[in-house]
Amino acid sequence: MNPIVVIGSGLAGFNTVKEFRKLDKETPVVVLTADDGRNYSKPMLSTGFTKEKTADELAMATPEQVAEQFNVTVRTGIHVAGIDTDKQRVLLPDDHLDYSALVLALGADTWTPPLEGDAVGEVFSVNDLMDYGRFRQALDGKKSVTILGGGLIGCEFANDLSNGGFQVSLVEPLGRCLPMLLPEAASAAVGRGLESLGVEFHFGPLAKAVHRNRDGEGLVTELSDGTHLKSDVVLSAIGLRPRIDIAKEAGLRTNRGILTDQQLRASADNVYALGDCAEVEGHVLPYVLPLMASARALAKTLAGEATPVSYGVMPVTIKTPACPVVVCPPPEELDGDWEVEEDGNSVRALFRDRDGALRGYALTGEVVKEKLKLNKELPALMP
Ligand SMILES: Cc1cc2nc3c(=O)[nH]c(=O)nc-3n(C[C@H](O)[C@H](O)[C@H](O)COP(=O)(O)OP(=O)(O)OC[C@H]3O[C@@H](n4cnc5c(N)ncnc54)[C@H](O)[C@@H]3O)c2cc1C
Repeated sequence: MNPIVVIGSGLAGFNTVKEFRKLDKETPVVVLTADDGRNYSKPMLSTGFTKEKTADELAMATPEQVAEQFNVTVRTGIHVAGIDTDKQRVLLPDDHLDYSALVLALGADTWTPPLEGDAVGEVFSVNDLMDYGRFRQALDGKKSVTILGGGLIGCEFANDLSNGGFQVSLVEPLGRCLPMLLPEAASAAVGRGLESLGVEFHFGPLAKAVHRNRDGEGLVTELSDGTHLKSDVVLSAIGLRPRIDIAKEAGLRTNRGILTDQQLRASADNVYALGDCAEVEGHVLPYVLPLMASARALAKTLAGEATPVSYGVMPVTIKTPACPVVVCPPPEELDGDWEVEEDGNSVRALFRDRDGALRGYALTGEVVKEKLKLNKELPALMP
Protein backbone atom coordinates (compact mmCIF):
# COMPACT_ATOMS: atom_id res chain seq x y z
CA MET A 1 0.00 0.00 0.00
CA ASN A 2 1.29 3.47 -0.85
CA PRO A 3 1.86 5.65 2.19
CA ILE A 4 0.03 8.75 3.31
CA VAL A 5 2.46 11.52 2.40
CA VAL A 6 2.54 14.71 4.47
CA ILE A 7 4.52 17.65 3.05
CA GLY A 8 5.59 19.92 5.89
CA SER A 9 6.91 19.36 9.40
CA GLY A 10 5.44 22.46 11.04
CA LEU A 11 2.60 22.39 13.56
CA ALA A 12 0.09 21.49 10.85
CA GLY A 13 2.06 18.53 9.48
CA PHE A 14 3.24 17.05 12.77
CA ASN A 15 -0.10 17.53 14.53
CA THR A 16 -1.87 15.74 11.70
CA VAL A 17 0.54 12.83 12.16
CA LYS A 18 0.11 12.86 15.94
CA GLU A 19 -3.70 12.90 15.73
CA PHE A 20 -3.74 10.24 13.00
CA ARG A 21 -1.59 7.87 15.04
CA LYS A 22 -4.13 8.03 17.87
CA LEU A 23 -6.59 6.42 15.44
CA ASP A 24 -4.40 4.29 13.18
CA LYS A 25 -1.13 2.74 14.36
CA GLU A 26 -0.16 0.91 11.16
CA THR A 27 -0.81 2.74 7.86
CA PRO A 28 2.58 3.90 6.54
CA VAL A 29 3.13 7.65 6.75
CA VAL A 30 6.00 9.62 5.21
CA VAL A 31 6.67 13.23 6.20
CA LEU A 32 8.70 15.25 3.68
CA THR A 33 10.15 18.55 4.77
CA ALA A 34 12.38 21.19 3.26
CA ASP A 35 13.72 22.13 6.69
CA ASP A 36 15.64 20.16 9.31
CA GLY A 37 12.53 18.45 10.64
CA ARG A 38 12.94 19.34 14.29
CA ASN A 39 9.64 19.59 16.12
CA TYR A 40 9.08 23.02 17.64
CA SER A 41 6.27 25.42 18.37
CA LYS A 42 6.57 28.38 16.03
CA PRO A 43 4.88 30.92 18.36
CA MET A 44 7.83 30.42 20.74
CA LEU A 45 10.18 32.03 18.19
CA SER A 46 9.03 35.49 19.26
CA THR A 47 9.50 34.84 23.00
CA GLY A 48 13.04 33.44 22.90
CA PHE A 49 14.70 36.27 24.86
CA THR A 50 11.86 36.61 27.38
CA LYS A 51 11.96 32.87 28.07
CA GLU A 52 15.75 32.76 27.63
CA LYS A 53 15.68 29.98 25.05
CA THR A 54 18.12 29.47 22.19
CA ALA A 55 17.04 27.79 18.94
CA ASP A 56 18.32 24.43 20.17
CA GLU A 57 16.42 24.80 23.43
CA LEU A 58 13.19 25.54 21.54
CA ALA A 59 13.43 22.25 19.63
CA MET A 60 11.18 19.70 21.35
CA ALA A 61 12.31 16.66 19.35
CA THR A 62 14.69 15.65 16.58
CA PRO A 63 13.18 14.21 13.37
CA GLU A 64 14.48 10.78 14.47
CA GLN A 65 12.57 11.10 17.76
CA VAL A 66 9.40 12.15 15.93
CA ALA A 67 9.80 9.18 13.56
CA GLU A 68 10.12 6.78 16.45
CA GLN A 69 7.38 8.31 18.58
CA PHE A 70 4.79 8.20 15.79
CA ASN A 71 6.07 5.27 13.75
CA VAL A 72 6.51 7.40 10.62
CA THR A 73 9.32 8.13 8.18
CA VAL A 74 10.59 11.72 8.28
CA ARG A 75 12.72 12.81 5.30
CA THR A 76 14.38 16.17 5.93
CA GLY A 77 16.02 18.72 3.63
CA ILE A 78 13.82 17.65 0.72
CA HIS A 79 12.20 20.37 -1.32
CA VAL A 80 9.22 18.83 -3.11
CA ALA A 81 9.44 19.90 -6.74
CA GLY A 82 5.92 19.08 -7.88
CA ILE A 83 2.84 16.90 -7.59
CA ASP A 84 1.19 14.69 -10.20
CA THR A 85 -2.34 14.35 -8.92
CA ASP A 86 -3.38 11.94 -11.74
CA LYS A 87 -0.67 9.44 -10.87
CA GLN A 88 -0.98 10.27 -7.14
CA ARG A 89 2.75 11.00 -7.07
CA VAL A 90 4.98 13.54 -5.36
CA LEU A 91 7.97 14.63 -7.47
CA LEU A 92 11.22 14.88 -5.51
CA PRO A 93 14.46 16.43 -6.79
CA ASP A 94 15.86 13.04 -8.00
CA ASP A 95 13.07 10.63 -7.34
CA HIS A 96 9.33 10.33 -6.79
CA LEU A 97 7.01 8.97 -4.14
CA ASP A 98 3.52 7.57 -4.76
CA TYR A 99 0.83 8.34 -2.21
CA SER A 100 -2.52 6.95 -1.16
CA ALA A 101 -3.38 10.33 0.36
CA LEU A 102 -1.44 13.59 0.25
CA VAL A 103 -1.51 16.23 2.99
CA LEU A 104 -0.24 19.69 2.06
CA ALA A 105 0.97 21.43 5.22
CA LEU A 106 3.29 23.83 3.41
CA GLY A 107 2.95 26.92 5.62
CA ALA A 108 3.48 30.47 4.40
CA ASP A 109 6.42 32.37 2.96
CA THR A 110 7.66 35.61 4.40
CA TRP A 111 7.23 38.55 2.12
CA THR A 112 9.32 41.72 2.06
CA PRO A 113 8.63 44.52 -0.43
CA PRO A 114 11.46 45.30 -2.82
CA LEU A 115 14.20 47.15 -0.92
CA GLU A 116 17.29 48.79 -2.36
CA GLY A 117 20.75 49.05 -0.89
CA ASP A 118 23.91 47.01 -0.55
CA ALA A 119 22.79 45.28 2.66
CA VAL A 120 19.42 43.92 1.53
CA GLY A 121 20.85 40.41 1.69
CA GLU A 122 21.54 40.93 5.39
CA VAL A 123 17.89 41.60 6.33
CA PHE A 124 16.55 38.75 8.46
CA SER A 125 13.11 37.25 8.56
CA VAL A 126 12.21 34.62 11.13
CA ASN A 127 9.73 32.05 9.92
CA ASP A 128 11.17 28.79 11.22
CA LEU A 129 13.58 27.40 13.77
CA MET A 130 16.55 27.50 11.40
CA ASP A 131 15.91 31.20 10.64
CA TYR A 132 15.69 31.78 14.38
CA GLY A 133 19.05 30.10 14.98
CA ARG A 134 20.72 32.35 12.38
CA PHE A 135 19.00 35.45 13.77
CA ARG A 136 20.14 34.68 17.33
CA GLN A 137 23.67 34.17 16.09
CA ALA A 138 23.63 37.52 14.28
CA LEU A 139 22.42 39.25 17.47
CA ASP A 140 25.27 37.91 19.54
CA GLY A 141 27.14 40.86 21.07
CA LYS A 142 24.89 43.37 19.27
CA LYS A 143 22.82 46.17 20.77
CA SER A 144 20.17 47.44 18.37
CA VAL A 145 17.56 46.09 15.95
CA THR A 146 15.33 47.78 13.37
CA ILE A 147 12.07 45.91 12.80
CA LEU A 148 10.17 46.44 9.56
CA GLY A 149 6.45 45.87 10.18
CA GLY A 150 4.25 46.40 13.23
CA GLY A 151 1.87 43.46 12.88
CA LEU A 152 1.69 40.45 15.20
CA ILE A 153 5.20 39.23 14.48
CA GLY A 154 6.82 42.70 14.48
CA CYS A 155 5.21 43.76 17.77
CA GLU A 156 5.98 40.46 19.47
CA PHE A 157 9.63 40.68 18.44
CA ALA A 158 9.74 44.34 19.54
CA ASN A 159 8.64 43.28 23.02
CA ASP A 160 10.89 40.23 23.14
CA LEU A 161 14.03 41.97 21.86
CA SER A 162 13.45 44.83 24.31
CA ASN A 163 13.23 42.25 27.09
CA GLY A 164 16.53 40.91 25.78
CA GLY A 165 18.15 44.33 26.28
CA PHE A 166 18.17 45.49 22.63
CA GLN A 167 17.31 49.01 21.53
CA VAL A 168 14.43 48.50 19.08
CA SER A 169 13.19 50.81 16.31
CA LEU A 170 10.02 49.74 14.55
CA VAL A 171 8.83 51.01 11.16
CA GLU A 172 5.12 50.68 10.32
CA PRO A 173 3.73 52.52 7.28
CA LEU A 174 0.10 52.11 8.35
CA GLY A 175 0.75 54.42 11.28
CA ARG A 176 0.06 52.26 14.34
CA CYS A 177 0.71 48.90 15.99
CA LEU A 178 -1.24 45.86 14.73
CA PRO A 179 -3.17 47.98 12.21
CA MET A 180 -4.82 45.03 10.47
CA LEU A 181 -6.00 43.40 13.71
CA LEU A 182 -6.95 46.16 16.15
CA PRO A 183 -9.08 49.30 16.25
CA GLU A 184 -7.11 52.51 16.86
CA ALA A 185 -7.53 52.83 20.63
CA ALA A 186 -6.23 49.31 21.18
CA SER A 187 -3.30 49.93 18.79
CA ALA A 188 -2.43 53.05 20.77
CA ALA A 189 -2.42 51.07 24.05
CA VAL A 190 -0.01 48.51 22.58
CA GLY A 191 2.14 51.36 21.26
CA ARG A 192 2.31 52.95 24.73
CA GLY A 193 3.17 49.59 26.30
CA LEU A 194 6.04 49.00 23.89
CA GLU A 195 7.23 52.62 24.19
CA SER A 196 7.51 52.13 27.94
CA LEU A 197 10.13 49.47 27.14
CA GLY A 198 12.04 51.96 25.00
CA VAL A 199 10.76 50.92 21.53
CA GLU A 200 11.06 53.85 19.12
CA PHE A 201 8.34 53.97 16.47
CA HIS A 202 8.51 55.34 12.96
CA PHE A 203 4.86 55.40 11.96
CA GLY A 204 3.98 56.40 8.41
CA PRO A 205 7.06 56.03 6.21
CA LEU A 206 8.03 52.97 4.21
CA ALA A 207 11.44 51.34 4.40
CA LYS A 208 13.14 52.07 1.06
CA ALA A 209 16.65 50.70 1.39
CA VAL A 210 19.08 48.99 3.73
CA HIS A 211 22.74 50.01 3.39
CA ARG A 212 25.95 49.08 5.13
CA ASN A 213 26.91 51.89 7.47
CA ARG A 214 29.77 53.70 5.74
CA ASP A 215 30.71 55.65 8.88
CA GLY A 216 30.96 52.66 11.18
CA GLU A 217 29.60 49.27 12.10
CA GLY A 218 26.12 47.93 11.34
CA LEU A 219 23.39 48.91 8.93
CA VAL A 220 21.39 51.95 7.95
CA THR A 221 17.71 51.65 7.03
CA GLU A 222 16.54 54.46 4.79
CA LEU A 223 12.88 55.45 5.13
CA SER A 224 10.67 57.19 2.58
CA ASP A 225 10.51 60.34 4.77
CA GLY A 226 14.30 60.70 4.57
CA THR A 227 15.05 59.25 8.02
CA HIS A 228 18.18 57.10 8.30
CA LEU A 229 17.94 54.52 11.10
CA LYS A 230 21.18 53.00 12.31
CA SER A 231 21.09 49.56 13.91
CA ASP A 232 23.21 46.46 14.16
CA VAL A 233 20.58 44.13 12.72
CA VAL A 234 17.42 44.55 10.59
CA LEU A 235 14.46 42.18 10.91
CA SER A 236 11.67 42.14 8.35
CA ALA A 237 8.28 41.18 9.79
CA ILE A 238 6.14 42.56 7.04
CA GLY A 239 3.96 39.81 5.83
CA LEU A 240 3.29 36.15 5.18
CA ARG A 241 1.80 34.61 2.06
CA PRO A 242 0.38 31.08 1.95
CA ARG A 243 2.67 28.77 -0.04
CA ILE A 244 0.50 27.85 -2.98
CA ASP A 245 2.97 27.54 -5.86
CA ILE A 246 3.36 23.77 -6.06
CA ALA A 247 -0.39 23.31 -5.64
CA LYS A 248 -1.10 25.83 -8.39
CA GLU A 249 1.43 24.21 -10.74
CA ALA A 250 -0.22 20.85 -10.06
CA GLY A 251 -3.53 22.30 -11.25
CA LEU A 252 -5.14 22.44 -7.79
CA ARG A 253 -7.54 25.30 -7.25
CA THR A 254 -5.99 28.19 -5.33
CA ASN A 255 -6.98 31.68 -4.33
CA ARG A 256 -5.22 33.38 -1.38
CA GLY A 257 -4.47 29.84 -0.15
CA ILE A 258 -4.94 26.29 -1.44
CA LEU A 259 -8.72 26.01 -1.70
CA THR A 260 -10.38 23.27 0.31
CA ASP A 261 -13.86 22.34 1.39
CA GLN A 262 -14.79 21.88 5.03
CA GLN A 263 -13.33 18.36 4.96
CA LEU A 264 -10.00 19.98 3.99
CA ARG A 265 -10.20 18.33 0.56
CA ALA A 266 -8.31 20.18 -2.16
CA SER A 267 -9.58 19.99 -5.74
CA ALA A 268 -7.98 16.63 -6.63
CA ASP A 269 -8.81 13.19 -5.26
CA ASN A 270 -7.07 12.27 -2.01
CA VAL A 271 -5.30 15.61 -1.65
CA TYR A 272 -5.87 17.69 1.51
CA ALA A 273 -4.49 20.99 2.80
CA LEU A 274 -4.37 22.62 6.23
CA GLY A 275 -2.50 25.23 8.25
CA ASP A 276 -1.07 28.47 6.89
CA CYS A 277 -1.13 27.30 3.24
CA ALA A 278 -4.86 26.50 3.19
CA GLU A 279 -7.99 28.50 2.45
CA VAL A 280 -10.74 26.48 4.07
CA GLU A 281 -14.19 27.44 2.77
CA GLY A 282 -12.89 31.00 2.28
CA HIS A 283 -11.06 31.24 5.63
CA VAL A 284 -7.30 31.93 5.65
CA LEU A 285 -6.41 31.69 9.33
CA PRO A 286 -2.64 31.58 9.90
CA TYR A 287 -2.88 30.71 13.60
CA VAL A 288 -2.45 27.69 15.81
CA LEU A 289 -6.03 27.11 17.01
CA PRO A 290 -7.53 26.62 13.52
CA LEU A 291 -4.73 24.30 12.43
CA MET A 292 -5.15 22.15 15.56
CA ALA A 293 -8.88 21.80 14.87
CA SER A 294 -8.03 20.98 11.25
CA ALA A 295 -5.45 18.36 12.22
CA ARG A 296 -7.97 16.54 14.44
CA ALA A 297 -10.65 16.52 11.74
CA LEU A 298 -8.25 15.49 8.98
CA ALA A 299 -6.84 12.66 11.08
CA LYS A 300 -10.34 11.18 11.33
CA THR A 301 -10.90 11.57 7.60
CA LEU A 302 -7.58 9.87 6.83
CA ALA A 303 -8.52 7.07 9.22
CA GLY A 304 -11.70 6.42 7.25
CA GLU A 305 -14.35 8.58 8.92
CA ALA A 306 -14.97 11.62 6.67
CA THR A 307 -15.05 14.56 9.09
CA PRO A 308 -15.56 18.27 8.40
CA VAL A 309 -13.56 20.72 10.49
CA SER A 310 -15.46 23.17 12.69
CA TYR A 311 -13.99 26.49 13.72
CA GLY A 312 -15.49 27.79 16.95
CA VAL A 313 -14.47 31.16 18.30
CA MET A 314 -10.83 31.71 17.35
CA PRO A 315 -9.21 34.37 19.58
CA VAL A 316 -5.58 35.29 18.97
CA THR A 317 -3.38 36.19 21.93
CA ILE A 318 -0.59 38.58 21.01
CA LYS A 319 2.52 38.00 23.08
CA THR A 320 3.26 41.61 24.06
CA PRO A 321 3.43 41.41 27.87
CA ALA A 322 4.17 45.16 27.96
CA CYS A 323 0.50 45.47 27.01
CA PRO A 324 -1.31 42.12 26.81
CA VAL A 325 -3.68 41.79 23.85
CA VAL A 326 -6.31 39.30 22.82
CA VAL A 327 -8.30 39.81 19.66
CA CYS A 328 -11.07 38.00 17.90
CA PRO A 329 -11.24 39.81 14.57
CA PRO A 330 -14.72 40.28 13.13
CA PRO A 331 -15.41 38.47 9.83
CA GLU A 332 -13.87 40.34 6.89
CA GLU A 333 -16.18 42.84 5.20
CA LEU A 334 -18.89 42.50 7.87
CA ASP A 335 -20.79 45.75 8.24
CA GLY A 336 -20.71 47.09 11.79
CA ASP A 337 -18.94 49.35 14.26
CA TRP A 338 -16.42 49.19 17.09
CA GLU A 339 -17.66 50.34 20.52
CA VAL A 340 -14.62 51.37 22.50
CA GLU A 341 -14.10 51.96 26.23
CA GLU A 342 -10.67 52.75 27.58
CA ASP A 343 -8.99 53.28 30.88
CA GLY A 344 -5.26 53.85 30.52
CA ASN A 345 -3.82 50.90 28.61
CA SER A 346 -6.93 48.80 29.22
CA VAL A 347 -9.12 48.93 26.14
CA ARG A 348 -12.36 47.03 25.62
CA ALA A 349 -13.38 47.23 21.95
CA LEU A 350 -16.48 45.31 20.92
CA PHE A 351 -17.45 44.95 17.27
CA ARG A 352 -21.21 44.80 16.75
CA ASP A 353 -23.01 44.14 13.47
CA ARG A 354 -25.95 46.20 12.24
CA ASP A 355 -28.33 44.09 14.40
CA GLY A 356 -26.28 44.84 17.51
CA ALA A 357 -24.88 41.31 17.79
CA LEU A 358 -21.31 40.90 19.05
CA ARG A 359 -19.13 39.69 16.13
CA GLY A 360 -15.59 40.42 17.30
CA TYR A 361 -13.54 42.03 20.05
CA ALA A 362 -10.15 43.44 20.93
CA LEU A 363 -9.04 43.60 24.56
CA THR A 364 -5.84 45.07 25.93
CA GLY A 365 -4.28 45.47 29.38
CA GLU A 366 -6.29 44.48 32.46
CA VAL A 367 -9.48 43.58 30.56
CA VAL A 368 -7.95 40.69 28.54
CA LYS A 369 -9.42 38.44 31.24
CA GLU A 370 -12.89 39.18 29.84
CA LYS A 371 -12.16 37.05 26.80
CA LEU A 372 -13.83 33.88 28.13
CA LYS A 373 -17.08 35.72 28.83
CA LEU A 374 -17.05 37.34 25.38
CA ASN A 375 -16.18 34.06 23.64
CA LYS A 376 -19.48 32.65 24.91
CA GLU A 377 -21.38 35.48 23.24
CA LEU A 378 -19.72 35.11 19.84
CA PRO A 379 -21.03 32.83 17.10
CA ALA A 380 -18.74 30.07 15.82
CA LEU A 381 -16.65 31.09 12.82
CA MET A 382 -17.47 27.96 10.82
CA PRO A 383 -19.83 25.63 12.69
C1 LIG B 1 7.18 34.53 15.18
C2 LIG B 1 5.78 33.95 15.06
C3 LIG B 1 4.95 33.97 16.17
C4 LIG B 1 3.67 33.44 16.09
N1 LIG B 1 2.87 33.48 17.19
C5 LIG B 1 1.63 32.95 17.12
C6 LIG B 1 0.77 32.92 18.27
O1 LIG B 1 1.13 33.42 19.35
N2 LIG B 1 -0.46 32.34 18.16
C7 LIG B 1 -0.89 31.79 16.98
O2 LIG B 1 -2.00 31.26 16.93
N3 LIG B 1 -0.09 31.79 15.87
C8 LIG B 1 1.14 32.35 15.92
N4 LIG B 1 1.94 32.34 14.80
C9 LIG B 1 1.44 31.66 13.59
C10 LIG B 1 1.62 30.14 13.74
O3 LIG B 1 2.89 29.88 14.29
C11 LIG B 1 1.46 29.49 12.36
O4 LIG B 1 0.10 29.66 12.00
C12 LIG B 1 1.77 28.00 12.35
O5 LIG B 1 2.98 27.71 13.02
C13 LIG B 1 1.82 27.50 10.90
O6 LIG B 1 2.14 26.14 10.86
P1 LIG B 1 2.21 25.36 9.48
O7 LIG B 1 2.55 23.96 9.84
O8 LIG B 1 0.99 25.63 8.68
O9 LIG B 1 3.41 26.03 8.68
P2 LIG B 1 5.00 25.99 8.90
O10 LIG B 1 5.35 25.88 10.33
O11 LIG B 1 5.55 27.15 8.15
O12 LIG B 1 5.45 24.65 8.21
C14 LIG B 1 5.55 24.52 6.82
C15 LIG B 1 6.37 23.30 6.50
O13 LIG B 1 6.29 23.02 5.10
C16 LIG B 1 7.57 22.72 4.61
N5 LIG B 1 7.59 23.00 3.17
C17 LIG B 1 7.11 24.07 2.51
N6 LIG B 1 7.27 23.94 1.18
C18 LIG B 1 7.85 22.73 0.99
C19 LIG B 1 8.26 22.00 -0.16
N7 LIG B 1 8.08 22.47 -1.40
N8 LIG B 1 8.83 20.78 0.04
C20 LIG B 1 9.00 20.27 1.28
N9 LIG B 1 8.60 20.91 2.39
C21 LIG B 1 8.04 22.12 2.25
C22 LIG B 1 8.49 23.60 5.44
O14 LIG B 1 9.82 23.12 5.38
C23 LIG B 1 7.85 23.44 6.82
O15 LIG B 1 8.29 22.24 7.42
C24 LIG B 1 3.22 32.89 14.86
C25 LIG B 1 4.06 32.87 13.74
C26 LIG B 1 5.34 33.41 13.83
C27 LIG B 1 6.26 33.40 12.62
